Amino acid sequence: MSRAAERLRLLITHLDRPPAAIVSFYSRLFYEENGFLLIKNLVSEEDIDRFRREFERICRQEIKVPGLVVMRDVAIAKSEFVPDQKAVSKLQDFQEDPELFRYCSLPEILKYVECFIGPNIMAMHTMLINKPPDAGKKTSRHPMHQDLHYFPFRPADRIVCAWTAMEKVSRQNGCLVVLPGSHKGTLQEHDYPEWEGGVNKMYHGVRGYDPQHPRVHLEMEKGDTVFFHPLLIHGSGMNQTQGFRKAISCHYASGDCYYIDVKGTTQENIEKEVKEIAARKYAVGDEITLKDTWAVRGRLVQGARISM
Ligand SMILES: CCCCCCCCCC(=O)SCCNC(=O)CCNC(=O)[C@H](O)C(C)(C)COP(=O)(O)OP(=O)(O)OC[C@H]1O[C@@H](n2cnc3c(N)ncnc32)[C@H](O)[C@@H]1OP(=O)(O)O
Ligand SMILES: Nc1ncnc2c1ncn2[C@@H]1O[C@H](COP(=O)(O)OP(=O)(O)OP(=O)(O)O)[C@@H](O)[C@H]1O
Ligand SMILES: O=C(O)CCC(=O)C(=O)O
Ligand SMILES: [Fe+2]
Ligand SMILES: [Mg+2]
Repeated sequence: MSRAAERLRLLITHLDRPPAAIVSFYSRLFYEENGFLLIKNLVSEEDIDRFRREFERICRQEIKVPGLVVMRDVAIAKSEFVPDQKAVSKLQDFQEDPELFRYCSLPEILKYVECFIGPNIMAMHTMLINKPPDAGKKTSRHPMHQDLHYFPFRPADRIVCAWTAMEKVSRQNGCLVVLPGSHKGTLQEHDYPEWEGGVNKMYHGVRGYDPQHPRVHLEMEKGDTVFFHPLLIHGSGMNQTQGFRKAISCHYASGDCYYIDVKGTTQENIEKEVKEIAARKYAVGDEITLKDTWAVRGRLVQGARISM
């Protein structure tokens, strides 16, 4: 941290009731310098319990949600499906589930999102992550990556992720791991890591990741929320417990972001995979673009949808 930020932090910790403006200024400065900001106890227990119940209903196949992707861990991908949360490692694209999508419109979340990306807010990508107990092959890990690798829109500074712990997350059950300040770099090349036990579909990692790089483990309590920049290098460790570690997240982009063509960039490899899956799933041909796959998923949650 810079000296200015460190002195502000000391000031705040020494004041009995620090002025809100100073706390806000410090928080924003912390985000600029580190690429993330952790806010404790932001989402209520009641809301999280509702998201959990809805997740369980989806796993039991009591409801069907249009567009929802239900992912299984690669370690059990080829075994028989049982309608239980034990078979689900992640839900993606729950924008058509009103109960889960409430998360993306929570005023306490949007208040922060607006500070980072402005008043026009699109929810672009939604996930509920149910990190399973590791089956012994370390496939529960998420390799170190930058989320921007998946996004064909810009500018990066007008994108932010909100990630809320749905229960206590610790080093034991595979909390987020971040490389502070890495968001100041550029988008790096991503590939599948060469992991012996296998790796989940589309879990690309930054190429040539140096395990010696200083990292921070974000241990969090239920309801704590971290906001992070799409260039921040982050991942999550192995789940060494018997529980399913749950988190809910949304990636937001400003309504006036613009799409880019990823042809000739490091993102070509992910575009190819997304197109292959889209083609299989929706029986569409090569005419579908990466941009289309995002434009149909994006939902306006505040302000105006200008160019997204
Ligand atoms: C668009 C990406 C958005 C990401 C944006 C934000 C940053 C987020 C960073 C990430 O989270 S990156 C990871 C994101 N992951 C994905 O988006 C993967 C989405 N998952 C899927 O689309 C499906 O789960 C998948 C296509 C992989 C499988 O779904 P299916 O309903 O087709 O499953 P099915 O059981 O029929 O299995 C089909 C094949 O996939 C295989 N499979 C299933 N789950 C797998 C898995 N987890 N890993 C690897 N392979 C898997 C399965 O073994 C089988 O192989 P075979 O064809 O050889 O028989
Ligand atoms: N070769 C690699 N490429 C990309 N990411 C990696 C690689 N090796 C490890 N990681 C990631 O680094 C992060 C830390 O995981 P790892 O399991 O090594 O340690 P940990 O569980 O955080 O630490 P510990 O086990 O010591 O408590 C995870 O996000 C993991 O997926
Ligand atoms: O393990 C997690 O919850 C984080 C996963 C992640 O970084 C992602 O899906 O982009
Ligand atoms: Fe990520
Ligand atoms: Mg570990």
